Amino acid sequence: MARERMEQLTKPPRSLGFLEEVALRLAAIQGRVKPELGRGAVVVAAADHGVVAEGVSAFPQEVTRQMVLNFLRGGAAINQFARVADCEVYVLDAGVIGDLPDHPRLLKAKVREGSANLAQGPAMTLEEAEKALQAGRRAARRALEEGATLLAAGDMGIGNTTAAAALAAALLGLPPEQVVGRGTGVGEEGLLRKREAVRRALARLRPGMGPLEVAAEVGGLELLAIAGVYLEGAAWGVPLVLDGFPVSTGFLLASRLDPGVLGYAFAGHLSREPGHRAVLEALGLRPLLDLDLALGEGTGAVLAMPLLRAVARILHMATFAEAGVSGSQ
Ligand SMILES: Cc1cc2ncn([C@H]3O[C@H](COP(=O)(O)O)[C@@H](O)[C@H]3O)c2cc1C
Ligand SMILES: O=C(O)c1cccnc1
Repeated sequence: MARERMEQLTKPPRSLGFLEEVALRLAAIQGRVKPELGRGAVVVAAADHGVVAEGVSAFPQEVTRQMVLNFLRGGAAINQFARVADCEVYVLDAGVIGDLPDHPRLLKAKVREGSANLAQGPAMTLEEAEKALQAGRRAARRALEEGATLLAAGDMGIGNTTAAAALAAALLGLPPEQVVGRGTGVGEEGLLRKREAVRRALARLRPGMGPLEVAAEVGGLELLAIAGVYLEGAAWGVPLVLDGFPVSTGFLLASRLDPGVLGYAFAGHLSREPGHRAVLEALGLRPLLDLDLALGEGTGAVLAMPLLRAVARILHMATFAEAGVSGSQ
């Protein structure tokens, strides 16, 4: 019915391009011809990474915890964008090193103080991976119970573009060169160290390992939590908005655990991180925005929320008959 209405709206056929497809998907997800999107929520999942010992980030490890404090005070990019996007920011501690204060929007679910170094051995146990996944599910449930109608995940974890590269390479069967990028801005040598760390992690994988086992091996407590956020969001039937490379890789993991999540997903943007394109292509998702962002935190996803709200309004336009406008000859 939404498709039929789309053909009768007061505009030349297909003049809203890709947005028409997005509008129809929103209608399908909500099961109504005229979709409605209200408030959004972003769950910024944070954790530390033992792989920083390999010299894979341009920034020191303590920035993870410091940025979590910044999120709670409202000083980060995600806070500023969320304000204009009518989006609530929740922060999930899935494995940050160090103590964090109590805060109404901080969900404390520290599985362990950072993952182990994925270049040297398993990043975490299967049990820890399961716990991080469940922490993400709980965080999403909280956001949805509090009224979110659009759900995104964000990431914070110094070293996580290395973990995401390892996970994306493992799940997609790609070589490190195709998924490793500069992250926070490492130089040529840092890039080589990242590739080597990923190569060593991939060398430990064995045929027949399931997606959760692979994720435990190559790591990222917040990547597991992000997968959990999206699994829960899909179970609630809300549109899911993806962010950049780490977040989309977490979603890729979710899609391997339950392919049903794919029907709810929208790619908020295309990141500058090279592996992001490979992940979105594998997911069959076209990004809404392409702005050369390479930040994470959920910023690209939250920027796409107002656009998605506008897209939902397309099906509220008048038809030619309703408006008394002449159709094509
Ligand atoms: C101040 C600051 C704020 C950030 N917000 C997100 N990230 C992003 O950068 C990190 C990943 O890059 P890499 O793998 O190179 O460490 C993650 O924490 C990610 O969320 C940040 C990074 C920094 C430095
Ligand atoms: O693609 C992203 O979201 C990204 C890129 C660089 C660093 N952190 C995140």
